[in-house]
Amino acid sequence: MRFAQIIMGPAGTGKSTYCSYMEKHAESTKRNIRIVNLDPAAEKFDYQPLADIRELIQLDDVLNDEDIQLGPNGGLIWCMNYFMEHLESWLLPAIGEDIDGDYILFDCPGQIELYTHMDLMTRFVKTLEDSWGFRVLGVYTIDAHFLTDSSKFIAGSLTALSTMINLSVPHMNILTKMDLLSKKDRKTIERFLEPDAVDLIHEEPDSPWTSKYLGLSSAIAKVLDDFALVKYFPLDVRKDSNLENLLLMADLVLGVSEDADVKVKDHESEFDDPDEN
Ligand SMILES: Nc1nc2c(ncn2[C@@H]2O[C@H](COP(=O)(O)OP(=O)(O)OP(=O)(O)O)[C@@H](O)[C@H]2O)c(=O)[nH]1
Repeated sequence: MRFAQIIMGPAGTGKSTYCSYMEKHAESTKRNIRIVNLDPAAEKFDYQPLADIRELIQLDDVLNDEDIQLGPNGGLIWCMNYFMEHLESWLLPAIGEDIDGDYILFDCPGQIELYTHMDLMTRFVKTLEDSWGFRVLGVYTIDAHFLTDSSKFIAGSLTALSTMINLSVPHMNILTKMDLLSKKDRKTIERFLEPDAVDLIHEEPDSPWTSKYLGLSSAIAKVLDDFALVKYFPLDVRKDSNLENLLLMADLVLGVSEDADVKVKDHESEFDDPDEN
């Protein structure tokens, strides 16, 4: 059995940073986790990839091709379709076949339409699972700064939910850039880590807008509650214990180690450090 995390999320939310810190953390605990870059427009990242899509296709080459004539978004979709056509001929030889216990993070582009409603990544995941013997976890990154009030929380959660439904694999939401929040903002954000979305809607301050759309907002919030998706794992990359807990949680979901659950600590206590500002 091989294991994979598909790292998705809007542009700049910290997908590559997550991959890079996870790889380093795994190395320090004598685990071997490798990264595959799947962003054909990536300019730089802080890891040595096991495979890099830019060796197969680069966004700039597509944009400069007079026969193709696409803009940046269309060009990226074109690249990802090209990638899908070369899974067997390019990706499989690059990552190797039948490597038992292998663990790979796939660092994806930030165009969320790839996950929220197109079927490209869904087909990729199916190939990993059905043809190449992987167990797959979807990891969706959201910048903590975008989760500071109920409206942003609902909007962010809906894209995470679409991604989870579209890919149909186990799913974790990671709240990135926690280290950049003040202690006060961290406290504020705690109520969004594992909330009841309907309750959050009712806590919104009264305004003509909130009263007019209360019914609609509550119905959307109920969808999130019904899918039980509304749980966020905070990531402060400075904390090894925090990286370890996320890795153990992923292990648990992927079934990497049967006793992983006994090592997972309460993630909220990770942010309870009185010495921090
Ligand atoms: N302080 C801090 N900065 C972060 C963190 N995660 C990402 N960044 C910074 O945010 C910027 C974007 O991070 P990336 O990891 O490149 O984000 P990405 O989601 O891979 O970006 P795209 O590939 O463009 O979609 C970089 O300048 C990172 O250094 C974090 O947890 N803490």
